[in-house]
Amino acid sequence: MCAQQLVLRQRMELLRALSCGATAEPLDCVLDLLLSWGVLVWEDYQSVRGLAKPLCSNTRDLLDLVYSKGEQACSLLLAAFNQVLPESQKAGLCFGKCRPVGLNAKGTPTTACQVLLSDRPILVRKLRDRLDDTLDALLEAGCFTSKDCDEVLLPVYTPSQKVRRLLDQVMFRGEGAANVLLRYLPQEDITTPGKEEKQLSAECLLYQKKLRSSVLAQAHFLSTYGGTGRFSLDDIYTESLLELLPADRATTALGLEDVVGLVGTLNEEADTVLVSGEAGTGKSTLLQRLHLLWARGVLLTEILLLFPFSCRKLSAEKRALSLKELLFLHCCWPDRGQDELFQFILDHPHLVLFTFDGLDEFRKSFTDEERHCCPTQQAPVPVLLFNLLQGTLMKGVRKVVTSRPHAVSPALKRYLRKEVFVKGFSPEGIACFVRKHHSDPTIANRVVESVQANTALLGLCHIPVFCWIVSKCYKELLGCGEGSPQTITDVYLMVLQHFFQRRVPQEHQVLGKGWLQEHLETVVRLGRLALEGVETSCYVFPAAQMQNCGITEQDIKLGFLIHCKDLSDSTDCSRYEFLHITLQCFFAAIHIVLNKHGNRSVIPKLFESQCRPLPGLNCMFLRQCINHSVEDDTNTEETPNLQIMAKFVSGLLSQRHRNLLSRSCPAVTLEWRAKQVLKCLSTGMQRHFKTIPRPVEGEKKSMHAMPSFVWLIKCIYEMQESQIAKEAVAKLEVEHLKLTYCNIGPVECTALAYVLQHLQSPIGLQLDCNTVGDVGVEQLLPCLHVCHSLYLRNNNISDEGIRKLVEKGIHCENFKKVALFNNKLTDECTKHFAWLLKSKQNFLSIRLGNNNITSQGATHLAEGLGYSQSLQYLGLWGNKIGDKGAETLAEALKDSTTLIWFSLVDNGVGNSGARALAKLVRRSTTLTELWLNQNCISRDGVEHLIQALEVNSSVKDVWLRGNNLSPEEVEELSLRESRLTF
Ligand SMILES: Nc1ncnc2c1ncn2[C@@H]1O[C@H](COP(=O)(O)OP(=O)(O)OP(=O)(O)O)[C@@H](O)[C@H]1O
Repeated sequence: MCAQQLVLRQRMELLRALSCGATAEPLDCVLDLLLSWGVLVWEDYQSVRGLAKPLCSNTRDLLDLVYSKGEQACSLLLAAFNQVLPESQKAGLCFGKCRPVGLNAKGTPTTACQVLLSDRPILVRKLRDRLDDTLDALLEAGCFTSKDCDEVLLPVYTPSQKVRRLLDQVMFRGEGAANVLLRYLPQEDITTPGKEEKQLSAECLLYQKKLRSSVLAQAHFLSTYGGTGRFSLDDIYTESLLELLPADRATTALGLEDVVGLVGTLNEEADTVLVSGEAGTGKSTLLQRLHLLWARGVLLTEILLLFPFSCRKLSAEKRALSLKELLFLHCCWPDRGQDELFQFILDHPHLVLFTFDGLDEFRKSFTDEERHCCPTQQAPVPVLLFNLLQGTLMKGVRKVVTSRPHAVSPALKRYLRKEVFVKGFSPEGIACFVRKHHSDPTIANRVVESVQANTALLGLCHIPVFCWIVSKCYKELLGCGEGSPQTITDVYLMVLQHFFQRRVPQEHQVLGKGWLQEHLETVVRLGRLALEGVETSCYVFPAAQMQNCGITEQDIKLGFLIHCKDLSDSTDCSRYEFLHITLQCFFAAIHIVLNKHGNRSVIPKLFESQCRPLPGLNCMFLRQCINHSVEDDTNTEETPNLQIMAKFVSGLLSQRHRNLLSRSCPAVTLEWRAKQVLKCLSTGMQRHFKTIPRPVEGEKKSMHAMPSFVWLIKCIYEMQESQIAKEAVAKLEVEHLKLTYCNIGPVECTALAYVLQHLQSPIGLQLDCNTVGDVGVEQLLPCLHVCHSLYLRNNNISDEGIRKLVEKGIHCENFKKVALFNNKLTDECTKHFAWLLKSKQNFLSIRLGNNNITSQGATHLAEGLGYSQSLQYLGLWGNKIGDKGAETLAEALKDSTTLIWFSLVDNGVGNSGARALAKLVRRSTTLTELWLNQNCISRDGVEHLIQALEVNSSVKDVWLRGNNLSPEEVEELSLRESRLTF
């Protein structure tokens, strides 16, 4: 069907897609692209967007206008929709085949205003972070007045809308203003496509084409689908949650384009962006998506050449290479004009992007000790890689590197431009992924329901690799009823069973109870290969190594191993890798557990190396397990894969899997190994407890968990024996357990609650700055009865999480304090807190700072406050309570005989709010601190507070910094009342 027909047929859907949300952002993004591709001219844009019309009539005008411009315009319109709409909105829409590749129908821009149009999408992105500075530059040049600036900065606009207003104003002012704006921007930030393309010689263009097509071919399928061709990345890709590190509340939803974009830049001098995330959270897949979209010319359009590298493959490169050889040998060989091409790359670093996937899989740890800056001189690959990342070699080329967090050393952090953390799927993302995976909606619904019914599994499915396994093994999942997976070992045993099941002749249908025993030889062979790989940080296996481990054709056919993907010739048939590295760890763990001739000290050493990483202690000890010589070229860092392996070892040796395994290994051996694991876990925990310092007088006894604490807890969880969990914390005597910045997500919450619920006496559990989310909150509920305080600042929690927390919390006698600063809470959550305050007369502290609570929320909260006879601390800093809300709260609290501390900092409170609060001060006999900084209280409000303080003796401090008072007023008022702090 032609594009014009597609636009016509899908008019309703297209209209809805741009007008259904509350925001005009999607429409504006489509307009930006159409302007930049020359489909719309400036006048068209004004006629569509200029007048204040409802969103749907703007969109209708756009559809009419483009339709009238003919086939090419319509096909670009569809391409723009395809680029702008989120995956969830694309279902059912057809976008035709047009792929705009850096095109501008009008050719090279010749004026500054034309550049503003052709570069509009990039400018919108880039100027978002430097809006204030840009306005200053325009102000200074006399192109803008301060009134113009204020209009651009009106708070009703989103940052992108502000930039668009700025660009529109500059366009109105003409060439002069446009030139100032472009002069102000660093040159590499603006791509003037005509200019770059003119510089690209025929050789370069040919090479770009070849590179694009090989990247496209390689990025088309996901390797976990084993090249079955069942799903292309387009079919299955589901957006994961991304976060800037350190977390930045101002930046909410981060998109793929922001990975390389300016947002979140910490170090302007550095060129390397780190994408970090735990195993299987989707780092490689995200990079693959980036590659695919670049190759199609829909993302990173300013990048002319993108060179993707796999650290796994680079590890295998033993030759010394020059940079030129590295690029051309490992990515794409130029058929001609190599020198000219390489010179172009050297001359235009800002048009080039290198990506390095899986730095944690690189055999050497990052170091900045050896300098190498000559692009033509040969050097060992680690030297090239580390110097590229530092920017010593090819400064200015942008680099994106993915890695698990533990493998990122402080030395590397110094060279990072920014860090983006991949958190995995949201709950909606899980459902979306499952639906993409199953074309039959009935099956998809059953899988989604069964995942949602099992909260432990739901927690696991936030990690895409588990979500993939669960979707793939849906028959096993749906068939296991009550016994559905709880642990990651359960999930991986399920995948094992699934792959063997595929080999069972149809007439037998299901595997017997002894399925593992039946396939033992295969499992042992694969296990040996896997373990050899882990011990040498080797994840790609040449034929010789496979032969050495006795891997047969039949073993390969099972599907756990796949051909290695290679950029230069899409598959390399001589080398294999496991479907996913976590599967390799699983096989390695099986080998350790089942190996009849294994060395007795392997398990203690495996755990010891993770509990107490000592310099020089690495995975070499594993060699004793398989006992043969390997090249001495290992990653000497402690590797997170060992931790994953140890978790599987714990899970496999748990009582619940004993029956399955005892058919393949003598029961006494399993028993003995399980005891070894238990001993290691118990010693590991004791060692942590020993690190707890004695409390200083007046302070609580608290423990800040070391990174391996969470891992130990997860190993205990894998064992699924409550007695073990009980014993593990029997001797833990702390009042406060601190687990801030520990990457605690839903999976970790499940394990923590499983163990901590057995604590003898209540603790304060501090989980600030993690990724707990609503599902994590639900996972924590089993241990809520032993928490007197729960600190969940900065954890992406919404009202729904609070509903569940409160529902359980009102029945927990010990639970008395909650801190939820910086989450996603709205007025809705205050209804739940009101209920908590009504139902629980020993609740002491609620802190809800930096959320989205308005005067409406204050009204709900007030209902509960009126009943509370216990609340001492109420923190609402950084919300939008306003005067009305302050009045309501003050009224509700006026009879409180328990309130000690109250904060309404930065809440838009003015004089009438202050007057109401003064009444509260007048009556209260318990309040000691009132925090009112950063509001808009002026002299009149303060007078009321002073008068109230005259009759109050309990209040020690009223904080009033940053209000509407002149320095003279501040001086005078502080002399009158010393308890006021300005
Ligand atoms: N965004 C996504 N959409 C669809 N599937 C995904 C996505 N992310 C990950 N997956 C699935 O999870 C699997 C594992 O993801 P991936 O290999 O990208 O994780 P990773 O973070 O790179 O893992 P590791 O650190 O262990 O190498 C993928 O092969 C794919 O099946």
